[in-house]
Amino acid sequence: MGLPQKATESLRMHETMEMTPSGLQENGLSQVLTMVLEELGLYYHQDVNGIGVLYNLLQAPWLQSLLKVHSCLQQYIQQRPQPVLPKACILSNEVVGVLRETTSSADLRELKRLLQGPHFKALLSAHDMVAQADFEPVLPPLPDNIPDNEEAMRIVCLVKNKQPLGATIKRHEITGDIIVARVIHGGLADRSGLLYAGDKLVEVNGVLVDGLEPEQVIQILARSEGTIVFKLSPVNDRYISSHTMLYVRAMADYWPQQDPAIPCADAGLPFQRGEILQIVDQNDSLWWQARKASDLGRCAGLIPSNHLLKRKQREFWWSQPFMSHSCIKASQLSTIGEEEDMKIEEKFVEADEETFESEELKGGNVICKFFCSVHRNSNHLVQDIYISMPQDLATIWMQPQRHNYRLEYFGQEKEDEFRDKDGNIIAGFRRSMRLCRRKTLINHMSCYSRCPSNCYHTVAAPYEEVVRYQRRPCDRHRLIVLLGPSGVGVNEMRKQLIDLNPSMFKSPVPHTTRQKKTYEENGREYFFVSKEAFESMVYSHGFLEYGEYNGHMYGTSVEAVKAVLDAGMICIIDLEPQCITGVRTHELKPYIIFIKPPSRNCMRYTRKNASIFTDYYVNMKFKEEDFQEIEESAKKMEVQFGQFFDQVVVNDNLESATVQLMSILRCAQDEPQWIPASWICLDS
Ligand SMILES: Nc1ncnc2c1ncn2[C@@H]1O[C@H](COP(=O)(O)OP(=O)(O)OP(=O)(O)O)[C@@H](O)[C@H]1O
Repeated sequence: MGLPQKATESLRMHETMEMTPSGLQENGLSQVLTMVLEELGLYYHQDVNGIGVLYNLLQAPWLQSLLKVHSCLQQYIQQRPQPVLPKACILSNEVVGVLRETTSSADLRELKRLLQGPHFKALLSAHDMVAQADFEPVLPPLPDNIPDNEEAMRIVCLVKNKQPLGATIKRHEITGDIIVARVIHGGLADRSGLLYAGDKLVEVNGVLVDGLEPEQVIQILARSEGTIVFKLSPVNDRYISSHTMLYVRAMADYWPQQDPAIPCADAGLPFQRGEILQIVDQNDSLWWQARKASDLGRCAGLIPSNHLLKRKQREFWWSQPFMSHSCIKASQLSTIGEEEDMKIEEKFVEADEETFESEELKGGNVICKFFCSVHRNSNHLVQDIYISMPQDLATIWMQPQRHNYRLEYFGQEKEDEFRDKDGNIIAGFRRSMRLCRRKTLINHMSCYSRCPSNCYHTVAAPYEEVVRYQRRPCDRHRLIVLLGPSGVGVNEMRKQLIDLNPSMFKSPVPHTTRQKKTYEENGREYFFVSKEAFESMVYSHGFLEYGEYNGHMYGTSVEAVKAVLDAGMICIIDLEPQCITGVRTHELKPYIIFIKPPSRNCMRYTRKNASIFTDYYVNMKFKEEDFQEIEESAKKMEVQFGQFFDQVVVNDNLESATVQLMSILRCAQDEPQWIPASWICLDS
């Protein structure tokens, strides 16, 4: 006889049960089902007809249990818990009062403690709110004498918490009504969705505002505690903001508390140059609403619109004492006066005999001693001595100048060479090139002509639109630009990086018009080009930076930078800050790092054995004036160019600063960064 239909199904059921997670079998229902299956299993071996099986099945106590469980569950599902009392809190207080009077037993004491516990009280209070369906705030009753047009009124009740209301009011220029001037994005009023710019205030907390000054209304608001009730005449044409999110980099500082023109200083958002702002509202042509990208959780604040901030920049009124008109300066780089600020003083151009004798010269030692002895023996009668040495040594040329002596090195470069671990010469660290950068008044034509359409605007515009950019592995690396005041250690840090990983980091080979020396190779120390070829590169905007030193031209070409990038390496250059705008192009996508000096004490300590690189001396110890100059120069750079800095590294301890720089470089190349939106537009 074949297996009965039921038995087959029960077998199938059994398989299903076994495959259920063990956790299921722990609850009561699973146990009952297990019993069902066991029972059915008995019939499997019996020769019975279907009716017998069904009879036994329905009689079985386990099925009864199952049905009971089912009906209990059904009852539970239909039953919604109801509050037992409407006012449990009052009852609880009464019970506590009674308990106080009774002689206390341990049980009564415990009951009293439970009823007085804050959590229990909160639970009872929540219970009562549910019992009384007390979910809505109680609004004041509507006045009896409602005029005909009163349906246009809206009563708004806001619960005041520690946050500001997030709305400003003003007097309407024509009607004289007090109206909601603006609702701050993300603030309390905005989140309520009940107040709109343009709504006319009729009453605040029952006080008629007609005839009051806006300041008096503010005082009423400030005094009120708990809830604030506004009676408003709603604006007819409510402006629906599209809330287009726009991110910008602030190119200037802004301090609302110092701005007499801001409609509400407390609602202003202070920001500093370089900070990324999210513009959330541009409806007002003068005052936008923005948040800082670093703090998007906060409600927005007022900032001057692009147009207004430009006007303010022109007016200068809000500048900080130290930063006087710094923002305007940044936009007028081509004026000689501004360049004066950033020019490095040439303190040692002229020096007297004592100075020469006291300086310790390394590398040029022999030559200098020789020079000094000539100088002394000649008893100051020497008019003009020219000492020519073999080309790979040094040459000194001396000339009396107003009782002082001028010293120039022509052949010092060999000692300044920087070699990698394998002894290969690394370009970009040569003395002439560095002195040229320092001495030459940078020709800003190079900067502006490299990006004629947008450079000036980028500098002059108070906000620069930015987007998040993530470099793809197949893209070129971003150009790394280090800048800082002379002597802070820009070259030292650049060297450290290349030393750490010469196959990854490289500086471009500069161009020069000077004669190649016997030990030099074209394309290794420099690209040696004719004056005409150099000038032609200048006119075709081929240089990121160029200048003149000792009658020769030196420059860092765009092509040399691209050659490093095209080789898949990370190109590191150090640049005079005046040239930043020229380097900020979509093809180079530079990441700009400012190397900042540490505190004066830290500089004294860390630079104890270091030597400064000056125009006329090699290996000269840092003096107090040098530290002061580094500090002052750094401050000026931050003020004038801080908006372009992607990162700032304080060069205190060389090792830790280099490690920090390394990790910044990794982030710059591999993690999303804010870059000018125009760089992406041009890419696509
Ligand atoms: N963190 C540091 N601790 C100690 N010495 C340092 C540190 N950073 C730099 N130096 C030393 O300070 C001196 C000046 O550094 P460096 O030549 O790199 O200056 P720079 O910023 O490139 O300026 P310049 O281009 O005018 O030479 C060097 O002798 C360098 O070794």
